[in-house]
Amino acid sequence: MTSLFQRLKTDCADEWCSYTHHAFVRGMGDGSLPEAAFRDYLVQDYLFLIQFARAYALATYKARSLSEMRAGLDGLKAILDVEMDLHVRLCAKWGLSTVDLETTPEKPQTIAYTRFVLDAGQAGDLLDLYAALAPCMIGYGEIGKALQKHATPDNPYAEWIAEYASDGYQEIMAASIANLDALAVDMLTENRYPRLKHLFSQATLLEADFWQMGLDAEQDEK
Ligand SMILES: Cc1ncc(C[n+]2csc(CCO)c2C)c(N)n1
Repeated sequence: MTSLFQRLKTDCADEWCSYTHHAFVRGMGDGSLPEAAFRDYLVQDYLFLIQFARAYALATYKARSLSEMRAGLDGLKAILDVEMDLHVRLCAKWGLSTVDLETTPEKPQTIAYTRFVLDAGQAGDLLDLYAALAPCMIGYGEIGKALQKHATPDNPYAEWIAEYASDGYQEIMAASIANLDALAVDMLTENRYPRLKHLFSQATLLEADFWQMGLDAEQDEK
């Protein structure tokens, strides 16, 4: 059986490309991304991660078995216990304090993306939720790996790139693909596919909008 993830990615190839090859991503790769754009992205990503933790709490709630509950809980703990600390430390290196992070409001693109994913899970079941979460978990691994091939050590975004290209994150990415594909074996019927494709495509476009938000913020500062 073909992988559900591969099928979604193939069927949403244009959207996937607009996300993984966005100008923001290319700018990180060659180091030309304006620092103000990256700072704006970092703050919004902190707010994004809080909502993504809620999405994994929802996956735990929507689980049908203890093993599915544990998978949801692992995602929640990965964000709360690991990802958040890493993120706050990276923000500090870029001059962003916890006060900055906690007092900045969510931008419309952050709200649009995170609430879309939460609604996909609330209105649907576990497969709907993981289809909406897949672009986020898998796309960053692909982007990290692709950028690392050409990044030089003096690239200002080297730490971000190294994080997502790391063996640790590549394992999380592989586990996300395996989790989605395993759920599909159990839950996917052909009549469900159009809805899953819609969720995946929409989440992918909202990722591209999230990058664009960073670029636009830099323009607004001028
Ligand atoms: C806009 C945006 N999309 C995807 C990720 C990647 N990501 C989302 S949740 C998570 C934690 C996994 O343990 C990671 C790495 C991000 N940070 N920001």
